[in-house]
Amino acid sequence: MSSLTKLLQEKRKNEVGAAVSGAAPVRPQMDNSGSHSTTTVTMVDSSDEGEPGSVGRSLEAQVNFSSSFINANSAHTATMQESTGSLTRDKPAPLSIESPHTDASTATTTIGQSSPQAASSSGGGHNRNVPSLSCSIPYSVPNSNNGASSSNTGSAASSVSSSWLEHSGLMPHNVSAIDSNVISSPKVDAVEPRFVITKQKFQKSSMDNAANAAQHAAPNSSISRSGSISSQLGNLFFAKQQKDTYGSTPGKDVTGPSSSYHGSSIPKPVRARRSSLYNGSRQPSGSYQDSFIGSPSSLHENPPNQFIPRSRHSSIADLKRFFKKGQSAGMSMSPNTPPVSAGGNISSHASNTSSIGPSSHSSTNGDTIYSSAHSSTLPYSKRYAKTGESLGAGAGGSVKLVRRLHDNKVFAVKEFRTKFESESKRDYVKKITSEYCIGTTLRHPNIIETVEIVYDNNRILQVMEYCDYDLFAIVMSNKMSYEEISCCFKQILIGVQYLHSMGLAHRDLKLDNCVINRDGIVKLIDFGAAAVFSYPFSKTLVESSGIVGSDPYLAPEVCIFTKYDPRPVDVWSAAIIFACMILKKFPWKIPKLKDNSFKLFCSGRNCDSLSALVTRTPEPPSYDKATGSTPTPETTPVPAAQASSNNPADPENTNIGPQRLLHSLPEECQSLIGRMVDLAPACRISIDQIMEDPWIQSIDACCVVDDGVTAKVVPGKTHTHTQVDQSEAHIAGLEKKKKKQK
Ligand SMILES: Nc1ncnc2c1ncn2[C@@H]1O[C@H](COP(=O)(O)OP(=O)(O)OP(=O)(O)O)[C@@H](O)[C@H]1O
Repeated sequence: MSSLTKLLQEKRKNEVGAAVSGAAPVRPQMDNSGSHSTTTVTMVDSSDEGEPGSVGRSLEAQVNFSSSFINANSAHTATMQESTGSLTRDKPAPLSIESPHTDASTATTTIGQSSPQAASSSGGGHNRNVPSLSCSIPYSVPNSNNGASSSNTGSAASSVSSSWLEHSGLMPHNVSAIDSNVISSPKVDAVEPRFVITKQKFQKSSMDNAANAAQHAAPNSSISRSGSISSQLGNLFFAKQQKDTYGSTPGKDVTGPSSSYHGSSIPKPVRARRSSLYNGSRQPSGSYQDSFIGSPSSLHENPPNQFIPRSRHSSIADLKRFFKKGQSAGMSMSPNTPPVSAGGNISSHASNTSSIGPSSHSSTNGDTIYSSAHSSTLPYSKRYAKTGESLGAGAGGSVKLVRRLHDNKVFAVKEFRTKFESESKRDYVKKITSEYCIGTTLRHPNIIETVEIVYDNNRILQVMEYCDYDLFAIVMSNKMSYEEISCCFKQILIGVQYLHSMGLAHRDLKLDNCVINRDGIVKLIDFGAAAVFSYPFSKTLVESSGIVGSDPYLAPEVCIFTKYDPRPVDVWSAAIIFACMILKKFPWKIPKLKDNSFKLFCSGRNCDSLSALVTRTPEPPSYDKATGSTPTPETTPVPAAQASSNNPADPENTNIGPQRLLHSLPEECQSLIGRMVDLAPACRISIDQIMEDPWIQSIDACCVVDDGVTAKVVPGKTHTHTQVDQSEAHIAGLEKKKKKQK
């Protein structure tokens, strides 16, 4: 047992006092004041103790987060084991992952053909104040060749060819089986007019940006379509185009390679590849990193489907030049922020950047690449002081605390990691560019704000607003009330809804990637794995590819298919976050059948094949109308052929099927969470539908009200937010403490 676990146990002993009861479902209970409630917690998979693949056991052994949770809840385990009796008795017949088709080659085609257009899942009215670019794209059936992913026509066969479908009857060897080499880029038959860059278009774009900049006083006012991430990527591209196509700015470096992009061409979508940096120990092959206290590290691949200009000169210097071009073209990188002022660093350096490169003085002395505020002429090192405190580190870099000298305000600074030797320069630049674009584009109270991006001493630094706590640390404190959990969950969902409305999916939602400030406002961080799924004015879904994310939060389709719609993936991960907050443990280690907990969750559905479950498509709308009910995993009928299954549904048995997870959650949220963890992504509830759910609407969440001039926090009335000591408020602090105690 880790010392951290011991510590938490001790803490818990002090705090909890009486042991919580056994297998009964968790119910929120009002305390005396009537304003706060406590939540009792039940083990989901206590019956797995001792079984291979058991989440409880494996997490106990390998994941500190869960081991503490499991230990903290061990009393329930015993109770539950007794009350449920023999574990083997409840065990269903093994679930296979057979292809619905006996021949793999035909399976590919048939699945594509037989997957009807995912119809109504994202429909419905959207009375939201953010424009929805994506709501009209129905959730897609992975690898289907349907209209939703028409741009990918022709790619489905190759997508599936190396998937588990070939291994009829076998477990999905997802890591090795999904050979990213066969993933084909979306086929582009003709250049859409929106990609054709004319001088007029560019000038209009510049003017639009200037107009947007002028309106920056209302950062959270309605977000125009041109403010979408994709549009911003386009702006960057425009900026680059401008430079390359129309000649260099006078006085600027002209040594860069001449453009390979011409007005009529579009940047070729970068072929999805598993970045070498994440290949090794971070593969989701079941191995957890003992050394990492947090949730398993992300498996970031470069967002494969972003139309980021392919860098032909991929060094840091060139990246910088790339950024500078955008600025030198007089374009703000963000629609709601002003271009760096004339007195700002960019301009001041722009005048003497005849040699831009890591070795040049001007480029290594705190250049501001982007700033959301009026920039100072002083270099970064003269404006910020290091505090030495580390907040966390991961695949993308390390995050530290700094203090702004002129007002003593504290910020979090992410220093992007340097390029790994094994990593191609292109991959590296792509990753940084992606985070940069996203960081400078998104504006929402539930998304971390990027204050500036600086190039300093050959490092790229992202200065962000600082939030006092990681949600992970707060959950670890074991002090969260049910209302507080619900508030955090709703805020996460609002953040996700905003992202999706911008045509962007996060793809690495987890507790560690949610931070929370002292006012109880939750913010999503770490866009290193984010992917664009929709471009402005396009109803074409851009599928994502690659195993990206963190094992316990991964949606099953990510481990199964080479291409998938990233929106339902975010929805799934958000549900796992909620389950973790309630249960204080992961429901399973990884969503693969080799994980017994996940296997039991997939069982009891009148179906013997995971492939049939995952490729299920929504019932025709008339079904819902006729029954007047909302389909849930339990109520969704299975094909007649599956009626005589070895895994019959048994709603009474809380050890198998969706109820395995759901019965441990408060009753009011079971239906929604069930729809969020629908095994079939095409049937999974969309974020817009989630926001219309009565339970979600009833949650009293803290929020920020922005009248265009000032932003005011409106706290929830039913709860307060847990605050923990700063020494254990962040992942780095927890790690440090753990090491000290060893
Ligand atoms: N703005 C912030 N305020 C407070 N803490 C932060 C902030 N940004 C990051 N952190 C802390 O730093 C940690 C690492 O940040 P981030 O996830 O961006 O890095 P990463 O290298 O991409 O990590 P990962 O491997 O999980 O993807 C976070 O888990 C969080 O603890």
